Amino acid sequence: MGSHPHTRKPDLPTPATTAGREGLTALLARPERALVALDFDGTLAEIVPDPEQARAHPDAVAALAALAPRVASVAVITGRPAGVAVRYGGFAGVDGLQHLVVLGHYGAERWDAVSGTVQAPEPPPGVAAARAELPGFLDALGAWHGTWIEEKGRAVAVHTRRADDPQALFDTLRTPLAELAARHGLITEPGRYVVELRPPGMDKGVALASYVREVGAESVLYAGDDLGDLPAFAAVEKLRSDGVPGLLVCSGSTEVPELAERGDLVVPGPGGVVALLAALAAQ
Ligand SMILES: O=P(O)(O)OC[C@H]1O[C@H](O[C@H]2O[C@H](CO)[C@@H](O)[C@H](O)[C@H]2O)[C@H](O)[C@@H](O)[C@@H]1O
Repeated sequence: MGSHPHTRKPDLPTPATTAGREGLTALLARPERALVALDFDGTLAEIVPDPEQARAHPDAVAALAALAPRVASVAVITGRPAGVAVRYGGFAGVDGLQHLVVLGHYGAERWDAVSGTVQAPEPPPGVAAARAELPGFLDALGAWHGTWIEEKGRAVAVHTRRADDPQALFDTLRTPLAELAARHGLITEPGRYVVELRPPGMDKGVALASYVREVGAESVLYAGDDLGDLPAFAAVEKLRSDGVPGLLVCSGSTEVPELAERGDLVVPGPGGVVALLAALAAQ
């Protein structure tokens, strides 16, 4: 018997790995025990030249709102300050997202939809000191032209996407910025044509593993696109080795091939991630 065209569920893609297929099966078998965690830039939002213009994919909020009531929890885990991700994502006050959690600054900050507030520790003094040095530092390297400094509160980021040769400038800056960060008790977080100087002690893997425990999730889906998502990928791999099934989704791009190599499922950018979320909700 053929299904009616208006009731046919969208097809779910098949993960390329056995572990990924087990993760998806577990999620579909007991969605009410599953955690769905997602990165923001490059995963829920298309990459754009100006970081201040990044916004969630037009269908992202609807897909998340359809899925969230059917699973244990949906969380966004991002390098952005939590409040910025909430604003750029349009996540506040959405029917269906009453329990959304946004873990910002790689898990150092937390916004939850229930309270509508951000919990954020004070930035360590090294951030302001490194920020103050940056203009002269970049000038001395001949790298002032083409870079853009993003003020992030708990961190400061140097972007090269708008340079004539973003990759060359990124490569030039990476080591000197790591030295500058170290002098101020900070670490660097390299990303898509960006080097961030931020406090140590937290990453998306720590944030994800801790949130899995908090929720008591029995399966987890994590989707990301960038190097900063690799610790979360590693956390899912560790959970799998501990018996918690997981599915790793790579929001594919030509800029970060490392993620595609580690993902169970590679989808075509934020549009593909949103289609996957919608298909999961429809199941
Ligand atoms: O953890 P994420 O949510 O992926 O955030 C990582 C960084 O994303 C932002 O930069 C990236 O997106 C920009 C807007 O599309 C793009 O212009 C830039 O080249 C990308 O690197 C953000 O600006 C950073 O603060 C985040 O740490």
